[in-house]
Amino acid sequence: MDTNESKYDRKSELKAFDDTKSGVKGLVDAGVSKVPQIFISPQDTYSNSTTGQFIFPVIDLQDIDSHDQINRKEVIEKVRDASETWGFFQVINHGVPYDVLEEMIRGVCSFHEQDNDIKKQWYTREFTKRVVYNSNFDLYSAPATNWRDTFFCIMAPNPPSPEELPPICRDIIVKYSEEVKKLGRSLFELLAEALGLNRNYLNDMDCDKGLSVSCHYYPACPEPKLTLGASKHADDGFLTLLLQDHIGGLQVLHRNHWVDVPPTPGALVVNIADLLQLITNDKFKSVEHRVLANRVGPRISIACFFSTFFLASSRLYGPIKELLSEENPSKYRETTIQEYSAYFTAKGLDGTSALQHFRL
Ligand SMILES: O=C(O)CCC(=O)C(=O)O
Ligand SMILES: [Fe+2]
Repeated sequence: MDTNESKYDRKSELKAFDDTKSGVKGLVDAGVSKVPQIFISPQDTYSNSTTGQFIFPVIDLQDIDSHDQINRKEVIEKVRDASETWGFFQVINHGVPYDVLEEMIRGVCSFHEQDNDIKKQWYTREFTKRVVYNSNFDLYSAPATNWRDTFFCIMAPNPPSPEELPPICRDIIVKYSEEVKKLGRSLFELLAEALGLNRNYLNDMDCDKGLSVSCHYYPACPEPKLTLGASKHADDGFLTLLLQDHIGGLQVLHRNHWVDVPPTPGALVVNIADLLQLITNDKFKSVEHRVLANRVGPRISIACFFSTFFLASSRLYGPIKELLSEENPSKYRETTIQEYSAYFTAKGLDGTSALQHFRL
């Protein structure tokens, strides 16, 4: 049992925080100088890597579609290596225009910084809603509350009608999502080839079909050592594409060390998520990561998740048959995306992997 539980009524504090409908930003605006107890997070046992100990992979996607197939083969090899060893890589020259990235970061910042009475109209915990603003999707289940607020929307298939999106960032969210869909498609092609499958294999499995967008706002924190912007977790879905601003704080767990994912202007971070680890029978790794809280802020990041967890479908996903052999038998039972995601969401970011539940 959490030793803090006896000292304070966590549940009613969570409820009081939720009832403000103004998130962590509301606390900071009100001038809190100490991190309230609900946010206090236990320390983990991994150490930070020292500078230069590991080199975070960066992959240049320039010319992957040119006639020069040698370049594409080299890129595929880098994608394979990074997906097997890090579960994470950064892409540059990915085709999403720089001004679209910048405008998306600005748009998300202005959503969170607009008048609270306007912003509140999107505040909800109803999981059936496709456009949602709140703080901590797992507020009532996670062991520690994270120092961040999030605006979330489902953009594919069947995007919301423009009127459902907040006017302040409507156009750029639509534009950015279109770019991410395109890039996602070509990343799944590279990933399929990196698995030795035909180029369309993962897209034909509908890996690229669903897209949801989480627009995070991490306010400056008065006591950053006591809490986290995001607790250690691996991602739900097949693949995540992350845009982060210049502040930094994202770290990936690599060989038992926390390694900083450097904020590189114009780059996008790609990471393998749980369902891709499951269908590749552990060849590609869905790796744990976290976000540190920071004395400076706000930090803005936008995580785009490829998954169709919001669509009812009985389609079963298990390890891809072509990847299995007598020496490499299936490690997972088949599951629907909905079953997987319901388990992930109910568990919350508690530091453990949801994949274990589906292991044979
Ligand atoms: O904000 C970040 O850098 C990471 C966010 C993240 O890990 C997530 O939304 O799953
Ligand atoms: Fe994540």
